[in-house]
Amino acid sequence: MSDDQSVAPTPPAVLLENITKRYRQGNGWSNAITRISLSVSKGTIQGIIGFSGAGKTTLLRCISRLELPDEGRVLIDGADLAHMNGEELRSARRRLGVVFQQLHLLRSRTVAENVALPLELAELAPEAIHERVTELLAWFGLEAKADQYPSQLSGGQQQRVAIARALATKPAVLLSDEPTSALDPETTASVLSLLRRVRDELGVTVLLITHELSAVRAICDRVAVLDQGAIVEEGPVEEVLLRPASRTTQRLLGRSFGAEHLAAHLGERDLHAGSLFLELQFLGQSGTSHVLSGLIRTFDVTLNILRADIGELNRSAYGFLLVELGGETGTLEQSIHFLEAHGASVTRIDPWTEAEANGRPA
Ligand SMILES: Nc1ncnc2c1ncn2[C@@H]1O[C@H](COP(=O)(O)OP(=O)(O)OP(=O)(O)O)[C@@H](O)[C@H]1O
Repeated sequence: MSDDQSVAPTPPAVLLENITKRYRQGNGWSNAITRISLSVSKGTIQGIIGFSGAGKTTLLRCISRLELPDEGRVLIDGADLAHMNGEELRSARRRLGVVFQQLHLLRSRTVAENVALPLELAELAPEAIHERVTELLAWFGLEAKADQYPSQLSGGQQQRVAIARALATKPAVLLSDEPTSALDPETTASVLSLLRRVRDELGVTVLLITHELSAVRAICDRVAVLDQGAIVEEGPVEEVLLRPASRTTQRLLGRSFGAEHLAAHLGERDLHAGSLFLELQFLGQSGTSHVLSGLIRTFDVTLNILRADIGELNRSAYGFLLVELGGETGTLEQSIHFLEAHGASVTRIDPWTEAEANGRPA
């Protein structure tokens, strides 16, 4: 076999090419989404995040072909559903499992019967349906609930049934709309880890549509930030959340601590002439609190933490802090070196001039 034999590239699991969708508004038209392009590789957990009204639902409806975009193409696993009809469309649609925010579980059907529904619609033989439903209920830990009705289940269990049903036809892609919005923190964590298992163990590509940053941070590999119907930022979660380039992402992160906000936050307080305001970000091994306690042990500085967000980012330790550091200019300079040497990414914020500059004090 020759070395230069080229292998045909596998198509992305989801490819959105310049999608625009307009709705009638009054006498005119208004764009709900505008020229959205996104390529999601197989096996990725892709987050799509945005505030209310950003266009998330419209995008979901276009991807799942509940709506046809006015412009652009949607390819699922290489197939363009827009030009398909009848059996061809039904069969292509089975490549995409969708869990809507409202779940749409049928109240008059048991858990097992709900999970069986897509298989009945696909006209599988009763034995094959029984076998697949049994397999799914076992995988999702729902065996004991097989004969119960949705109303007898908790929110987290209902979410699991909806995901199991969406995966009944073995789709390549799972589209999950706000899977955790009505759940308590513990149930949220279990639903998110279930979605991760779906990707890890079943190899399904997951598109997670949400307005909750914590969900993106917990399981997504990449994230697209949607604002006013357009993608304003897209990339690996670590990059986008640690170095947000757009105002929207900064607002989602609750970091509208531009200089302006910081000045408002500090109010009339008598500011130290020798104070520095720093945004610190840590990712990976470095324990944030260890680094900070090391800093005040090593240098003659005062540290005032104005804001802290410490947790996990896609299984890595992560910390974001806004701090006020007080001391002599030379010591502050050394302190920034110390923080950077211990893995912090440091951004200086100047609340007086409203100028933000990266790195050391001027
Ligand atoms: N059927 C429709 N007719 C007219 N306008 C619509 C329709 N659906 C959505 N829109 C408009 O499109 C824009 C995007 O709405 P969309 O529901 O997609 O946002 P969203 O991010 O899902 O918001 P939410 O999180 O509140 O559901 C909004 O301005 C909305 O008013």
